[in-house]
Amino acid sequence: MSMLMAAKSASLCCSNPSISAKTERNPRAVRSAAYPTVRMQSRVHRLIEEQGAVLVPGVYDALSAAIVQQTGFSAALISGYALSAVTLGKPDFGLITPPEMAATARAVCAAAPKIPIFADGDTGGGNALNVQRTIKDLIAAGAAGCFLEDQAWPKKCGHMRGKEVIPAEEHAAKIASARDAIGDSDFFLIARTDARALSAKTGLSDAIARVNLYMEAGADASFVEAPRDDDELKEIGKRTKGYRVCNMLEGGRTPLHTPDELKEMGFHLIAHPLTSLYASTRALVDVLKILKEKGTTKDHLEKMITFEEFNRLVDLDSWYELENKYSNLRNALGETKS
Ligand SMILES: C[C@@](O)(CC(=O)O)C(=O)O
Ligand SMILES: [Mg+2]
Repeated sequence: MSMLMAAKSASLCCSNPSISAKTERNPRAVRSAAYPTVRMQSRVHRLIEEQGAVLVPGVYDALSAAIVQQTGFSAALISGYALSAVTLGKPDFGLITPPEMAATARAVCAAAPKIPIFADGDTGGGNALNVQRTIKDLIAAGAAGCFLEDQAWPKKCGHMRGKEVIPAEEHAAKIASARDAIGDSDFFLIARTDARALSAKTGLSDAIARVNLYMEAGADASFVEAPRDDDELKEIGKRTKGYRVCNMLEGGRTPLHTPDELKEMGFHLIAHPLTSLYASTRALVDVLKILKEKGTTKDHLEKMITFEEFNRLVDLDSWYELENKYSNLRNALGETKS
């Protein structure tokens, strides 16, 4: 039985009347039978409702996440591109695995506990079954949501050439499977398509049709990767369902805009996945060049954070307080013993 036929028969035996009505109207719908009609509002839903458009910088480890939180952002995303760069020193070419992303999510969520953290789920690690493990691992790590994209494995960064996508129905089934894995958890599911890149002529309309199908399958938001100009951004804002993600990747295919401009075009989550990575890499390249050339940094200290600033960033004082607390306790216990 084809995926589409299976989806049709699943919709026919669906016990929820409002879901059945919807799927009968749209025979391509592949919404899972376990997908409730009224879903719990997640942290991310509430944030979007409060702010209209949420600016979401990329992070790649605990320190970058702590800096994003301390700077006052209200959400962050763990970029797969950046994780591949900092973990392996390699490009975003499908080299990072879901367990590596989940382990990073655990460290990032612990370092920035006050803000919701999105993880880059890439393709979900395989088929609809692999997706369930990936989603459950991210939820257990404390992530507030993730992207799941329809690229064929091994995937590439959405702004690189040479991408391929899996059939739309197959990805829709993966989205339905992710929704089942989420259950009642506070987790926001973003369905991404990379289909825009596949055809100059029909790429945009194919991408729009794909994300609309993924929304029917149970995603909370859609993400058309790498639109090429403002007309395409506006078209996506008008013709796609639900909340929308816009990816502001410096040097990528999409023109850069402010959150207000993108809100006006219909977007709700404004990702800046590589700003932190590119900025820290720029800083490293520049200061290490100086150190190599001059053998010292003594005339270039302004290129670095100071010892005091850094210690404040990692809250060194609180560690001295803890150290004191337990050494005082140890001393007090020693005194009562003698
Ligand atoms: C957002 C992204 O997936 C990059 C991309 O493919 O556009 C990331 O990994 O940061
Ligand atoms: Mg990615």
